[in-house]
Amino acid sequence: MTGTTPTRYAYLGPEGTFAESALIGAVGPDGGVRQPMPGVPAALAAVRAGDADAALVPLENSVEGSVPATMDGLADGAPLLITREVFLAVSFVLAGRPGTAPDGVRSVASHPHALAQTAGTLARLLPGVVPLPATSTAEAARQVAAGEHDAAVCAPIAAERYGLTVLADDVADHPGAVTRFVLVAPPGPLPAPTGNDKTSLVAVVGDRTGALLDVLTEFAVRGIGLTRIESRPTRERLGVYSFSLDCEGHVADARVGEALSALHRVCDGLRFLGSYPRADGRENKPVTPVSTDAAFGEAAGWLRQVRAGGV
Ligand SMILES: O=C(O)C(=O)C[C@]1(C(=O)O)C=C[C@@H](O)C=C1
Repeated sequence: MTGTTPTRYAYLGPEGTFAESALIGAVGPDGGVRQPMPGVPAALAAVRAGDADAALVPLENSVEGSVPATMDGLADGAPLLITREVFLAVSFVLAGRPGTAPDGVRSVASHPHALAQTAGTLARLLPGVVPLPATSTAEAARQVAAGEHDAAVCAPIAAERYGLTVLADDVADHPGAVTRFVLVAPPGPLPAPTGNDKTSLVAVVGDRTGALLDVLTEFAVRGIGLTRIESRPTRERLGVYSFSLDCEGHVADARVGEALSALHRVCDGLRFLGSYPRADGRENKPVTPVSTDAAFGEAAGWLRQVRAGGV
């Protein structure tokens, strides 16, 4: 965007979601215009339609795993690029309208991911309570404030934002959970390599023996580590899967570029989802001497020479 036009960021709303906290953490409280959306598909659609410049969406959680709406939303439809990853520690409170007695809580609403991360604690604190899915933790808090449910599992900031009282703090079954969000934008210039980057892909493998091994081999032989791999149904028919994966390195790195072009040959489909700085506080594994850009460059020079009749 140009100097005077603020960047429009779509995110999973309403105000008070973890997605909003992650966005504020990433771009600052005054970093552009925040556009709350009713769901991940709507946030991605806003970017595809040009109604937002970027969207911040949850991709995976350290306890509950991947967020299918984001995985599938990036794998299908017009291509989008991940330009950044953002990590946020998530902790949940149980919140109700002022005056609610904890033993009077019969229904608890939240985002399915949040309900899953607190299921054990809720069963212990509120035996027999009915968990109800909401489009986000903050939407659940808003619904409780509106009298639709008795309590919500949400961020402390959402309880405050919707005038709720905290009935129980830290209701997560596994303390220390972290959610990984990604900032996605329309196709355009890639973030410059930093030396500590990740690349995300979706690979559709054929229905043949060893197809996944072929994919993994292209990374292994070039000394590229994977940081995540999981399968999703392609939704064509039972038995056809795509693999969503993140690897170490930037597509501008010779070893990653070569691996991707090899995957383009061996996979039935390959979608590049972006190369962006690694932000989980960890360093990529050192590149082995035979997989550096210099080693690939030297080998390409040698091949040119051989093809020209040299030895
Ligand atoms: O509902 C929210 O507040 C969100 O930002 C979504 C979301 C998720 O999709 O996992 C993000 C973090 C928590 O793990 C729970 C919910």
